[in-house]
Amino acid sequence: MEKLIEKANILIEALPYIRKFAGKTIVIKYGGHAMVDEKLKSCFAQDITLLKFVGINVVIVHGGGPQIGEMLKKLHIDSKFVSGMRVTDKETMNIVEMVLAGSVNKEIVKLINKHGGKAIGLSGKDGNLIKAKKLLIKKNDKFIKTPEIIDIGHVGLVEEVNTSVLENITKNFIPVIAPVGVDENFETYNINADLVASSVAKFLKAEKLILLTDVQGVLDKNKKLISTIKISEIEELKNNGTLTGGMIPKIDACKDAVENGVSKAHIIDGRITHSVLLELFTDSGIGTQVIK
Ligand SMILES: Nc1ncnc2c1ncn2[C@@H]1O[C@H](COP(=O)(O)OP(=O)(O)O)[C@@H](O)[C@H]1O
Ligand SMILES: CC(=O)N[C@@H](CCC(=O)OP(=O)(O)O)C(=O)O
Repeated sequence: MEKLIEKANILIEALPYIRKFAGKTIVIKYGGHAMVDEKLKSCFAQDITLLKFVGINVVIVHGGGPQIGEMLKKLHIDSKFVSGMRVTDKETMNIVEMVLAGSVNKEIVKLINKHGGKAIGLSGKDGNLIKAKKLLIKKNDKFIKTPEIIDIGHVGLVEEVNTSVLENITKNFIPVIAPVGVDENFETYNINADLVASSVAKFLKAEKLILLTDVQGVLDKNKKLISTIKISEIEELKNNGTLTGGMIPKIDACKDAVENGVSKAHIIDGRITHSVLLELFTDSGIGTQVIK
């Protein structure tokens, strides 16, 4: 009997959080590196289904960097990154779209459906969901007066998110979004999934943005977890080399969301079983929170 009461107590502990988040929108980015283990994937799908059943409007944006990398390797196509973004020529764009909007998207949809959720897979092309614009990176070289512009191909930024599509879908379904967008000329763009997630959160005026990745959160130079980052501290963390590679678009995504009406953004460890529930339904949460 005691064990049963303990179970009831655990359920009741979640009550304040369920009350707080029911009816609110939470955008969760499921990173490619957090998608490697079958058990973890299944737990993630269970967490998402549970959130939906307790009345939270949950929206998933997924990545798939490692999965794209694997496919490009099989096809003997070289891939390189500039500022955490994959250089994407036309041929690479085709593969990126095939992997993201095809296999990766459908696998997440299948897993959620298997656990009783009702997921619908979309790319930014469906219902004109993501309007993109081409990304041009400025090369910061202090010896060059006019900054050089680097063109990395079909890499985009989000200009606009068609929220009405998502608002309709979330009434009954869980949208699962692949980070591919189109511009006004219907050119296709590969967009970093963290940036898509933050734009979706910002346009939907979401309560929270949660980014799942393969590290504890943001680590300092001694590899210790930084549990809270204020947006005013981000520039320094970039300049002193604490944040590098894939963490740069991630932190930029959090900053953009928090500056534009999302109350908190979190970078959490997707390698922990039920990490989403632990973040949402416990006092301390896990990982790094980014706040204003
Ligand atoms: N300060 C930092 N703290 C934690 N991770 C960092 C930091 N700076 C760079 N990284 C790197 O960022 C990676 C996460 O970004 P990324 O590989 O793009 O993940 P995902 O596929 O989940 O989006 C980590 O695995 C780590 O190698
Ligand atoms: C422009 C750019 O870099 N796009 C990413 C899109 C996938 C992604 O962001 O996946 P993760 O979240 O798993 O890293 C890429 O091609 O890898």
